[in-house]
Amino acid sequence: MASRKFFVGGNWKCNGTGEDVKKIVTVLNQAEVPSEDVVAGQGAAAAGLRRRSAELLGAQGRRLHRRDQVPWVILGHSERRALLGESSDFVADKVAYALTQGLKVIACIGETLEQREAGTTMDVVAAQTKAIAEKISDWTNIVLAYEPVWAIGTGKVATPAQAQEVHDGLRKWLHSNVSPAVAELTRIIYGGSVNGANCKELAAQPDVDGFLVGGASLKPEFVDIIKSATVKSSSA
Ligand SMILES: O=C(CO)COP(=O)(O)O
Repeated sequence: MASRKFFVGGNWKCNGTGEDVKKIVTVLNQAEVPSEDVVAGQGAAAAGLRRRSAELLGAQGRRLHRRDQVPWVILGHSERRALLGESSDFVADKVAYALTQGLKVIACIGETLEQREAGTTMDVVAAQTKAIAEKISDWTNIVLAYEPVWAIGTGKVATPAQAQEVHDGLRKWLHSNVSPAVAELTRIIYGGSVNGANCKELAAQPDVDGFLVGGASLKPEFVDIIKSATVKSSSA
């Protein structure tokens, strides 16, 4: 049984007001959540999530300076790849640089609908992962987030079987191309329209090690998503 600690990230992006952030932080701090890795945040928010279970997260690709003391950063999000033209190579450079600065990285990969329909999903995510693998040697501080572009903010979630298939493929890719240990230990989390209703079935998949949550991370149901970690402990 893999000993990967369940990881849940809340990617607030530019959504929500300061008031919304305060509310969700209060809800999270009052909730009885398992002591898994939980991180949430946005560029300017300095939300005081309880230290036991939470760390702050910088926004997508910003705040790469050590003095900001933001331990986690999301890199390679499809919105930046698409809107700002960030190539896999550029993303990989940022991942490598972030690690040298003592940051931990949630590295996002994922295929578009056209790529899925063309049957190239695994080729696409493998190429995105390869770009990163070529520029780093230590995977300890990396979480890989599989975020199919067609599922982000669309309400169309990957089925548990679709998510499992890609996560399993990525783990096999890491096994063959990086090392068996990295394949076994690296958390591969799923992102794309995760909510309180669909999280448990996804979390039950053997290679789904957590979530990266957009819209639902500003709502009280984020607590249910964090709690879906218990699916793992009860099946261990
Ligand atoms: O982009 C996402 C997380 O990084 C996913 O967003 P949604 O959960 O709103 O689909």
